[in-house]
Formats: sequence, C-alpha cells, structure tokens
Amino acid sequence: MKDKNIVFTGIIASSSSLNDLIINSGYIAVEDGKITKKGSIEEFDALEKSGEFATFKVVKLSSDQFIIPGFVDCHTHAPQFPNIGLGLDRPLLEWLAKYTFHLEKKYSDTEFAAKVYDQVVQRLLKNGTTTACYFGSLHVEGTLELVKSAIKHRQRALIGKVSMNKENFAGYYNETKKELEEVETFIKHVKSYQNELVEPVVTPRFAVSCDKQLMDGLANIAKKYDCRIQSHISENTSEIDYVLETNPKCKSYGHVYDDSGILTNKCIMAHAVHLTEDELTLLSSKGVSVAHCPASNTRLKSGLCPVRKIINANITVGLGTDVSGGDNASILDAIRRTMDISTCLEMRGNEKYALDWKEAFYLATLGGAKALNLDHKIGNFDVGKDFDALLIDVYTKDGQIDKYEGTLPNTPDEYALDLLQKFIFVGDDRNIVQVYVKGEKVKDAYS
Ligand SMILES: Nc1nc2[nH]cnc2c(=O)[nH]1
Ligand SMILES: [Zn+2]
Repeated sequence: MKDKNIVFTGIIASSSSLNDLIINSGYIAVEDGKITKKGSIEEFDALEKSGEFATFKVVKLSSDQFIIPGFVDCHTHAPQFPNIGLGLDRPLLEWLAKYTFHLEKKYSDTEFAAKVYDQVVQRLLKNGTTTACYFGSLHVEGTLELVKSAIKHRQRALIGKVSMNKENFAGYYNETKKELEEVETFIKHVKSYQNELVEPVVTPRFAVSCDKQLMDGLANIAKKYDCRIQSHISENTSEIDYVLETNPKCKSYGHVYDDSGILTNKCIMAHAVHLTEDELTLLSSKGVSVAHCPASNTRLKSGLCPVRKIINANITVGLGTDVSGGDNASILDAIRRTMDISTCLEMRGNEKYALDWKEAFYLATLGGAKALNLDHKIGNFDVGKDFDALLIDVYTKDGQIDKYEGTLPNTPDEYALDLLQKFIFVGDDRNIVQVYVKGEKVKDAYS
C-alpha cells in the first residue's frame, strides 16, 4: 500500500556507529519514500499544531511498539532455499558436491526458478530483511526470475548470476567465454529494468570454481559496469588448501583474488573465518567488506569467525544468513549467533572478542548497509535516506514474549531499551508487524 507522506511517532531506535545506539521517543516524517524530517515528540506536537502534517498519514505507535531500520542480509543463496535445514552433515566441499550443486542445476528450469524465488523473497521480507545481497545460480534466465521477484515484492536487492568455469562432476559450470558473455547479458538485463531497488552483482563463486582467466574477466566486467563483486573467502581449511595448491604462485587465498583485481571497495567477501594477518591487512587496504555468516560457519563446521579481530583490522562487516549452509533465513537469528560465537571465542581466551547485542544490532543494520555500499541510502534514519524500516510490536498477541505487569523499569528511556532488548533476544517474525521499503509497506500483519 502506498502512502505518499507518512509520519510515525513513538519509540525509534537506530545506530550511528558500532558503539552508538540511539533510542528515544520522537517522530520521523517520510515523503515519497525518503526521510525528510525527524525530531522529538514535543517538536512533532508543535509542527502538527501548525498544520505541517496536514497532508500526512499519522501513525502513532503504541507504548509497546517501536521502529528500527530494516535488516540487511549481506550474503545468502536464493536457489538453495529448498534445501534449508537439509544435508548439514558434511563439510563445505563435500556439502557442495553432494547436495548443493545438484539443486542449483535445477534452475535451468525457469518456471521452477520463478516459483522458488517468489517464496524466498517473501520469506525474507516477512523476517524483516528489507535489503538482501543474493547469489543466484549459474543461469541467466533463472536468476532474472529472482530479479523479477524482488521487483514484484519491492525488496531492495543486489543480485548475482553465479560464475563458475572449473569442471566438476556435477557438470555445473560454463566455458569461460560463454560465462563472461552471460554475465554481461545478465548485467545489461538487470540495468534495463531501471528499477531503483535492484542492482546486478558480479559473482565469482569462489577460487575453487573459477580460474584466473575467468576472474580477470569478471573483474574487468565489474569495472566496466561499475558493479559490486561478491564471493567467498577462507571459509574452510580444505578449501584454503585447495586454493593454495592450485595457485602455487600466490602467497595467500586473498592474494589469489587480488591478482585478478577482484578486491576493491565494491567487493563483499563472505565468511573470512581463517584469514591470516597478511590477508586482514590486504582486505582492509583494498576496502573489501566482509559478510559474517555465523550460522553456516557452525553448521558446516567451518570454524569460529573472529569478527572482533576483523572489525579491529578496519574492515567493514555486515551479517549474512548464507542459506542453505546456514539453517535460518532471519537476520535476527544471525544477530544472536554473532553474539554466541564471539562470546565462545572470548570464553576460550580471546580478550574482548564478544560482541554485545547493541553491536550485533549495528552489524545487522548500518554495518550491513556500509558493507554493501548502501549507507548513503539506508541503515539508519538520517534525514535524506530512504525509509526502510520495521515496526516491532513486542507483546504481539501470538508472539513469544509475554508481558509481566509491574516488573518493567519506570523511566521511559529504560522501558524503550528493554523493549528493544527483548525483541533482539526473544522476538521473531511475529513481532515484525509492518515492514517498509523506501516508504512503501511490504508486510502488514494487521491487514
Ligand atoms: N557456504 C557456502 N560456501 C560456498 N563456497 C562456495 N559456494 C558456497 C556456497 O554455496 N555456500
Ligand atoms: Zn555463501
């Protein structure tokens, strides 16, 4: 439903940096999808009296509701959703060969692709993912169906046709020339839609599936069309061994990508579990971002990613669900797993490695926006940004969070903080009652 001008009043929470969570009562005015004004409740009252909001729809939140920025999923695989929760009994390379490539091959069937992707996009929006950075499959037409679903349901999406040219027994790869042509075809198609929310991403799967010739070509294409690049790095030790064996002249996995010009400030690398000090310096110096994917890192037993160390190396980090290596499509789940994994690392002797809930919330919102180079548009509620937001109702009727009368703090500020904290630790998609992308409502539990 489209309301051109809308003003929300009530508790509003967002981050301005890793260490700065801002939560207070106030208002946000949205015109044509953009945040045009914000301020305190007192300022709202005065403006409303003066007739400023006469043409606005006014949404007054209840005392148990609040608004946060939409979640950003920096890394997930749309074609793998039919396998979610399945086949997590093997490490990465075996898992890819046994379960994943076989499923992805099916997306040569465009009708199948269209049906799955329509469900995937809706599932993510239901979970509050207003922006997703997707891997599609090897297929141009199939992956264009993902583009169409994102446009249809109004999700902000960065979408890549996966590139692979190394032979595998599943027969799931392309010859180099064909692959490079298809990537250009895909990019031109996506750009021809001229949709403000969807952009193509150059997507070499990883250095196990792509040789230097292909990666050189892909880096050139990314430059030519000014596209982002996404891939995987240092997820699993057998993967790293293989990459180093097949690229004996490169001193690290990171250098394999760098030799092809893949590492730029428009590059998002998933996982980064086992980076060396050298690689941390390399990624940082190139402005590469990391998508931290805690669910799949544990489900595929890849390792415990030292997120704090990556952040301390001045690398921008966002969160990824990495379905179906990850078993959960929700960024709220990724927030919790980020806290848990980093706490495990701290408990094993790594001082100050734990991330608290406010830091993990930042990674899920503004951190993710920065990682995707979208923080000029989304990530928090700065005036001038697009209004991508979630309306949370903490005590929604059918939810997990019960209200215990007389036990909550007295000051409004404490109350607001407790509401957000309860949602972060205990909430789920049932508490996400409305979802907005660029000011348009894309989920409404009340309608
Ligand atoms: N988790 C994960 N890692 C990968 N590395 C290369 N491809 C994949 C994939 O599909 N999932
Ligand atoms: Zn992945």
